[in-house]
Amino acid sequence: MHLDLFTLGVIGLAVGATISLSFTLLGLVLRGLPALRIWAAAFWIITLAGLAQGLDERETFLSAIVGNVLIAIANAAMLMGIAVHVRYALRWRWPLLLSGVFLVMQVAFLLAPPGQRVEALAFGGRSVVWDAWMIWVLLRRAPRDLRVSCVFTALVFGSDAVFYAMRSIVMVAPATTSQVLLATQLVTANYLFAIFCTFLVSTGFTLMLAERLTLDLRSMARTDGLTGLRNRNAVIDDGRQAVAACRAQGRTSSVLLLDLDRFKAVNDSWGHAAGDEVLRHFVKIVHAVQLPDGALLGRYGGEEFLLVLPGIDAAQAIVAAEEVRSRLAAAPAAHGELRIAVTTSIGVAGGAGLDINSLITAADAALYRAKHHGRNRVEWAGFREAQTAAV
Ligand SMILES: Nc1nc2c(ncn2[C@@H]2O[C@H](COP(=O)(O)OP(=O)(O)OP(=O)(O)O)[C@@H](O)[C@H]2O)c(=O)[nH]1
Repeated sequence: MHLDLFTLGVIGLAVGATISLSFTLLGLVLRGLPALRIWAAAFWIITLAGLAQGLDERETFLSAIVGNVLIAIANAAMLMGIAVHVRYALRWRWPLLLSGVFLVMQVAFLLAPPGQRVEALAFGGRSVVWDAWMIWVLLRRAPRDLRVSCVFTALVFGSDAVFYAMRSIVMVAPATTSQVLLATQLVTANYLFAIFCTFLVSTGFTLMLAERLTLDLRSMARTDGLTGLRNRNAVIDDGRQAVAACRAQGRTSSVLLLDLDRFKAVNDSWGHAAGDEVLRHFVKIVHAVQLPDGALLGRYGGEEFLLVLPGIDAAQAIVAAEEVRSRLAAAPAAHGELRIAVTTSIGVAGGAGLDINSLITAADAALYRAKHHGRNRVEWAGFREAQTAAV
């Protein structure tokens, strides 16, 4: 099949419209992903740009100005979509400023054509600048957890930059300017590469969305919605690993089970919203205490919290527990005008050679004693108690 420019233009238009439509439909299904909407808009704009340039092969106003302005806006939108996606605070004004610079250059070229070489260099340089900016955001500003998809997308923009840099070099070479056939082949290669690259960019963006969704879902599955702490499974899982690592080095670890006292009465007297506020207040109090490095706090149950202190012995853990207890007793929770006094009972267990389950069981027994002995107090599991829990 002979690939004339008209055929290539139609294929490019079909591919662009299909990708734009699929991103738009994806945006209708996957709500809450602003980058997806921005990318969908970018693909529509770039498809329109291809149409404008395809309709105007003689490079007059429609192709030179409208087409190039649309390409610049699409590049700016892709860049902003990437920044939004990786949560890098980039302001619209910078990409739009760069688009404005390219527009001025394009108008100048239309009014006073600078010759094929300068135009080729400017065209290639423009693509390389956008690509470099996107690669920088993808590789330097993306969180580690999004690395796979961001590296893939950066590689796609990297190949785009290499293609346009090489295209510019070939275009300015004296051999090219004198050979009509080679120049035509370059235009064909440009079309094919642009189609291929648009497809790969859309694949990269799709991977980025999939990686972001997976990451968010994983994080939600591990997080307690009310307090933002690790939930029960997450704190036990992370605690298990941290305690096992200390155990392997023969180091001791401790856990604290902290339970708010007479919390049901708070709900009954002031309502559930006040109870929620008290729970958040309690978390703030624990965070205000200078906890040892590696401390892991999680919500163990309704008004019960688990604090794992890897590498920390029982004596140090009791000091931390006492500080939490006394700070909370001295600082009532605020709920509107209300000041709600609240206390906590804490069970502490520590020891080398114990796994997380044994430590929690021993701390639970100590917590039971703290409740039984009047609440608002710290009790610890003796060595024998902790050893018994381990059996
Ligand atoms: N507001 C609010 N209340 C909760 C939440 N989760 C559990 N609760 C409440 O916490 C209360 C726990 O009550 P109990 O188990 O009787 O314990 P308590 O009243 O603190 O008594 P002691 O532990 O014996 O001092 C129940 O009323 C639960 O409804 C929550 O997320 N928000």
